[in-house]
Amino acid sequence: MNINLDAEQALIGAVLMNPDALDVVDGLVRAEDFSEPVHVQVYDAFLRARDEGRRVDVTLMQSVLGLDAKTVLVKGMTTGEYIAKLAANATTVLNAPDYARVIAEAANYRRLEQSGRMLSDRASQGYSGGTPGEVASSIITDLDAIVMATANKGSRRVSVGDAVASAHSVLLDRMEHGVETGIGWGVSDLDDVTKLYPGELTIAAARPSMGKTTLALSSCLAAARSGAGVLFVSLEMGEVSLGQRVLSDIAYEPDQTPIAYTDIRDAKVSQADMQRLSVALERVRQYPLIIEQEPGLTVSQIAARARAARKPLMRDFNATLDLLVVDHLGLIASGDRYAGARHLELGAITSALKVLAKDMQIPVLLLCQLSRGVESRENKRPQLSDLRESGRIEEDADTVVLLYREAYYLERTKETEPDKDMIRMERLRDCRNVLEINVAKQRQGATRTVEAFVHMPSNAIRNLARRY
Ligand SMILES: Nc1ncnc2c1ncn2[C@@H]1O[C@H](COP(=O)(O)OP(=O)(O)OP(=O)(O)O)[C@@H](O)[C@H]1O
Repeated sequence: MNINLDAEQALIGAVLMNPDALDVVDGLVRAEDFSEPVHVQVYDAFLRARDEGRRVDVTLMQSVLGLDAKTVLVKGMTTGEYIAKLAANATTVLNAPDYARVIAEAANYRRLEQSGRMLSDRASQGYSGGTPGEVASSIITDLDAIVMATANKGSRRVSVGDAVASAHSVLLDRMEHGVETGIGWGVSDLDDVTKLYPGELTIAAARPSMGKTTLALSSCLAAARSGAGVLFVSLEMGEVSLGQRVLSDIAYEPDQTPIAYTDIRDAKVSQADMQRLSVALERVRQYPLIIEQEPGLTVSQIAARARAARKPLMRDFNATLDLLVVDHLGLIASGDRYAGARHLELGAITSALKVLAKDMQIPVLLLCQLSRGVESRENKRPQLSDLRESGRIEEDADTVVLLYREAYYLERTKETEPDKDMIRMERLRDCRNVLEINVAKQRQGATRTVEAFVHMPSNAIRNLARRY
């Protein structure tokens, strides 16, 4: 049986003796990992009390259980007796992480058992259990959630001497083999401030039409051009639309008339431009960039696609998977677990993508559409706080970039007074091709706003300094 009541009692007892134990085991165990329902209830209440700044103690435990000390609670014991037993079994804070790991591991074994039973039940029901594809896909989703929950988990306790020795060996390795610089965005001004680093989750957030897809796709092309293997998961746009944008971007040259992707879509292309597009097509064929286009993928399915993409990248391009891009968070389908509680679901999605980045040691770039609230402000530049209403996006992200195009708003706000409208038109001329990229959060670096050149009709983003 994958149940370890002793470990559960030891951990809860440790928290009762010293509530700091909750912080020590943070991220190692969740309330739902406990097997005993009373423990689930108590541990959940402990966490909520800690987060709300309330006291975590015996009184809280009694009030949660809604029982007086004489009511029989677990295994014939009253609450009072049970609390005394917990205190007797309590482990010290130092041992708490070991017990937390044991509890989480037992929970994951139980989940595996349950998934196996469900697979066997549904498969034996034949078509009434779902098509073979549906049954397989549901089990993949469950198994993936377990992989995510167990990947790279746990803190390591090391002495400062060991930590410095590790840093020194990384330094020696980098002096010999060069620095791991991460994947660039294709805009060197932005690369100077931040890149897409292996093991990290980067969020690019903006209101619609600001250029999220443009930046992401343009960056994927730049990365693939330099030989990095890329998977672009599009939950929104079909492969033909994406292909039109790619062609337009690759064919973009500052000294030539741009070929808008809408013109490619509408077949409004001259013979000379057809030539340019053929050249672009030949070039892009060599790029190790795979586009996965399917609406309604869950985060587990995205993770499974990322793992599966490694094979064709190696086979067809001799490349590894070096970057995963997901367009966009709001379109990632909900799993069953948090049905109806979207903010919890969004939190689960961003933390799962963060775990995926760590587990596969690749950068993950997630696009995120901000809500209308941004537009109710005088200054419509997005801020980090605009992310807060959507789960734990901000906490999970290692880096957040916020995109803003002033031109988008200027194009839509004609002034009634001629003088004012003149000023608006002048300002629009100056900023028509400017994309502001605000690196608003970066765990390991500076925050700053950079400006990039953007030609929205061609999906092209380049350095502004060169003044295309
Ligand atoms: N020919 C054009 N002229 C002017 N603007 C254009 C043109 N073609 C596209 N755009 C602008 O580019 C936007 C699309 O850019 P992009 O897809 O990168 O935005 P996004 O931030 O990803 O938005 P969404 O969340 O709506 O997908 C259009 O909504 C439009 O504002």
